[in-house]
Amino acid sequence: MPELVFFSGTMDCGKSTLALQIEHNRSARGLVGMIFTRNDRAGEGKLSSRLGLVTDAVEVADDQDLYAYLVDHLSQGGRVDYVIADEAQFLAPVQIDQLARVVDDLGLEVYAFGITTDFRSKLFPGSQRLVELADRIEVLQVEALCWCGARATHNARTIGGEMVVEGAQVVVGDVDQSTGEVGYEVLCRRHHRRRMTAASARAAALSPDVLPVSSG
Ligand SMILES: Nc1ncnc2c1ncn2[C@@H]1O[C@H](COP(=O)(O)OP(=O)(O)O)[C@@H](O)[C@H]1O
Ligand SMILES: Cc1cn([C@H]2C[C@H](O)[C@@H](COP(=O)(O)O)O2)c(=O)[nH]c1=O
Repeated sequence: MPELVFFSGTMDCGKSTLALQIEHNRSARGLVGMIFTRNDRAGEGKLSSRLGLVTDAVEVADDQDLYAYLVDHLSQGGRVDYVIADEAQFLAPVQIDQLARVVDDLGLEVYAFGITTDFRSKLFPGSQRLVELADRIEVLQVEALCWCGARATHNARTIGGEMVVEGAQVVVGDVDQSTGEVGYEVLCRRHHRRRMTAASARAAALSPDVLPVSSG
């Protein structure tokens, strides 16, 4: 039975890499995938991994009907054996419903990849709908780590290394952004709650306030 599978995790945990591996393994056996994405860092119509691999994809528009798009494609003689949707957190809930319909009515396997929560640890609407509808939710096996060594479960937005909690839900960006620009850092829940990034932990460790008081 075809399934709607949601591969979820923090930023930088290997989701796009896995999407590209699934695509590679299936196309190596002659299967044809339809690859959707939205707002990939590499630019419009791209699905890219930090390991340097990239492939072309269909850039999903705000009000695009993904089910209708596939039906059109198939009725014009196109072939599709499976569907990949990367950056699925950016899809609208109705587009996730359309992907579920692709599974149920077209009999195609759909692999969706995305982060579950935003920088405030609130569900993205698209991810919420995936949690509600997916046949299976898979958490990626490669653990992204917080600076403290614990498993990273949350995404922090940073400016100059400092965590911020105000701003738009969607701001395309990357981890390891040490400049003043908006960047992201993955943290464990404890340090996300305390708003403690690697930079602020380093600064706190160097602060005279926390140095041991000399008795001499
Ligand atoms: N230089 C590197 N050497 C080995 N692995 C790397 C390197 N850079 C990134 N990675 C791996 O790639 C992962 C990020 O993959 P990517 O698919 O871009 O993540 P996601 O789509 O989840 O944001 C990292 O967690 C790490 O495992
Ligand atoms: C936490 C968070 C992230 N984003 C953006 C930043 C990146 O462009 C993508 C995630 O991509 P990845 O391949 O999983 O690293 O999402 C955002 O817009 N808002 C957020 O709160």
